Amino acid sequence: MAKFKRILLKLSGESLMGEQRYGIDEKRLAEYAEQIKEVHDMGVQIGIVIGGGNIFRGLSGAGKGFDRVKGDQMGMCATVINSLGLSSALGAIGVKSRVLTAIRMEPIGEFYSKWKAIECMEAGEVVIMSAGTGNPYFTTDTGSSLRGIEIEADVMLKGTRVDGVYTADPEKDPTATKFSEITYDEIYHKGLKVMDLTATTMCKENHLPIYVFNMDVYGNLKKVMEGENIGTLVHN
Ligand SMILES: Nc1ncnc2c1ncn2[C@@H]1O[C@H](COP(=O)(O)OP(=O)(O)O)[C@@H](O)[C@H]1O
Ligand SMILES: O=c1ccn([C@@H]2O[C@H](COP(=O)(O)OP(=O)(O)O)[C@@H](O)[C@H]2O)c(=O)[nH]1
Repeated sequence: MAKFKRILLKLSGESLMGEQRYGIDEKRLAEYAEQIKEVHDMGVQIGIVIGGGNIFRGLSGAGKGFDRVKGDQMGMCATVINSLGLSSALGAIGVKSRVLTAIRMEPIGEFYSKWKAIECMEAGEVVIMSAGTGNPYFTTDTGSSLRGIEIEADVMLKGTRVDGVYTADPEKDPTATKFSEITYDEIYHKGLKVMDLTATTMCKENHLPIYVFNMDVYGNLKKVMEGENIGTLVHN
């Protein structure tokens, strides 16, 4: 039995680069698709939000002279590209999926609505909700918390490249230690940067637990669904 019935899985755009410095690494994409198939086969309803940092980030674009709003729109388009890539990789291994977009762009994807997303998940399709929130000045972490709350997910799984929330950024501070669980307030008070605060606050206010884990280790998504504590649970 899977630990959760319906999940919102946030995948990092940046992780999709794999060993590359830009764009999509097909091997990493295929591994993500295989991991998703494993939990889909367990009967879990799956909603996915993917980032776009492997292609474009509005904030770094603004640092190079891009208009911030246009830069963010480029970032949102990047999430659509990644979503189409994942949908294609899922299709290649026999998993039906549907790309919904927060900005109208048929026929690339259908315009997002909560009802459409739930209907598709209940019919057994993996639903990929692209273009973040559809608005500039937000991130896909916030898009994930928003969609997770809307689709009434049991948990938001933040699949990233570290295995949980640490006392400091583990990629920079080797002495950082990992929390097995932590409250939303502690993240705020300790100034921990694993997820942006808008996303964390939305989850807190709407009682959506977050589970941070390393998605780049093959098999980890299934372990989470089997109840193995390999990451950090963020809750009230
Ligand atoms: N306290 C912390 N605990 C864990 N990770 C942290 C922390 N502070 C910063 N990070 C960094 O946050 C990154 C994950 O956040 P983010 O950049 O949003 O990733 P993603 O691209 O997966 O969405 C990790 O790769 C890690 O280096
Ligand atoms: O609701 C949203 C979601 C994303 N973005 C833009 O899309 C980029 C890519 O998303 P993100 O940086 O969250 O991706 P990740 O860190 O997961 O690769 C962001 O930098 C923003 O520029 C946005 O403007 N609004």
